[in-house]
Amino acid sequence: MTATLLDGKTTARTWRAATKARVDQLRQAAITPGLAVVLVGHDPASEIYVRNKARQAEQVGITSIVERLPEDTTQAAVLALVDRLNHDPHVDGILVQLPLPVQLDETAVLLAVAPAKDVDGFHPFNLGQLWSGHPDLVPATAAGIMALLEAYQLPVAGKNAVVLGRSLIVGRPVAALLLAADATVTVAHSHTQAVEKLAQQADILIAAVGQANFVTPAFVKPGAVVIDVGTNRVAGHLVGDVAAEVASQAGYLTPVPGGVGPMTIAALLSQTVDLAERRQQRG
Ligand SMILES: NC(=O)C1=CN([C@@H]2O[C@H](COP(=O)(O)OP(=O)(O)OC[C@H]3O[C@@H](n4cnc5c(N)ncnc54)[C@H](OP(=O)(O)O)[C@@H]3O)[C@@H](O)[C@H]2O)C=CC1
Ligand SMILES: Nc1nc(=O)c2c([nH]1)NC[C@@H]1CN(c3ccc(C(=O)N[C@@H](CCC(=O)O)C(=O)O)cc3)C=[N+]21
Repeated sequence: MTATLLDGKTTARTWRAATKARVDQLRQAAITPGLAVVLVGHDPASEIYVRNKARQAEQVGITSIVERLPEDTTQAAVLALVDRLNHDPHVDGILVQLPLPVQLDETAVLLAVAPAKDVDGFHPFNLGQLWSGHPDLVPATAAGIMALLEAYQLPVAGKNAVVLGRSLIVGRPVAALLLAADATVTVAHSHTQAVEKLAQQADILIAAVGQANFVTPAFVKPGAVVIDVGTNRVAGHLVGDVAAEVASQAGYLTPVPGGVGPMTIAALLSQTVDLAERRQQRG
């Protein structure tokens, strides 16, 4: 048996087409959705993301601006930029690429983004909404994963979900959305004991650790849904966190590339348009 691949590339393309139709509607009302991306320094995963995002935003008709700041930027300079974007009427969504360089206070920067423009859902207000069971603006990777499960009509309610990783970007928000969808959720991290045995309980296993080949067949219950979020560069190639041999054991598996990555971008673009539609409704 070999796993059915969950084709994020094709699913994201369909989603982007729906988003483009909404943008076309907005443009008839003279509104162009605007996305501002703040990139400080040169994190390689962020570079891939920013490049793909800018191209795809353009394809659906969203104006995207990338604000690049040097690695040694001060906290005050980042806050000044965020403040300007908060007040720019053409900017619907603001996304600060993570991780930020060490001299910057990530929590303070994310707190400075206006909650109503927080398209990546990292402001404590939006995180509170998410964890209280009322998700509104949610981190794009988590939203993309849920949309992929839905596109393949994979049931979540009542399933055991194990999330490997507890970062703000992936692990925590995907755990919250799975919980909101009535899965029984366990979150593992670097202090977790016997992580293999825990992962074997999963009907849905989310790998967001950031280590190539972390998930071996010993982690996977036969037939499980395995979502590989990892984006690791190994000898110039992009690989996930899931070892190739898992394909013969899982029921469903996301490829890397072509799985979660494109869905993340499609989710971000869709949420940007959500915000532009709110701008239209405010008049
Ligand atoms: N495709 C996409 O759209 C996206 C892909 N990514 C990729 O996903 C991966 C994860 O990203 P991100 O969440 O930002 O990474 P982080 O490095 O922020 O988080 C990694 C998490 O893995 C946990 N971890 C480390 N070792 C173990 C272990 N032995 N068992 C269980 N958990 C462990 C860490 O635990 P602890 O908290 O204790 O340190 C941490 O919570 C990266 O490869 C990244 O590039 C990220 C965002 C989007
Ligand atoms: N505030 C913030 N939000 C994020 O969501 C965020 C971030 N910071 N920092 C960096 C990580 C990384 N990330 C990726 C998104 C898409 C691809 C992606 O498009 N991947 C393609 C790769 C295609 C190629 O090879 O170029 C794929 O998997 O098919 C990759 C990585 C989002 N992140």
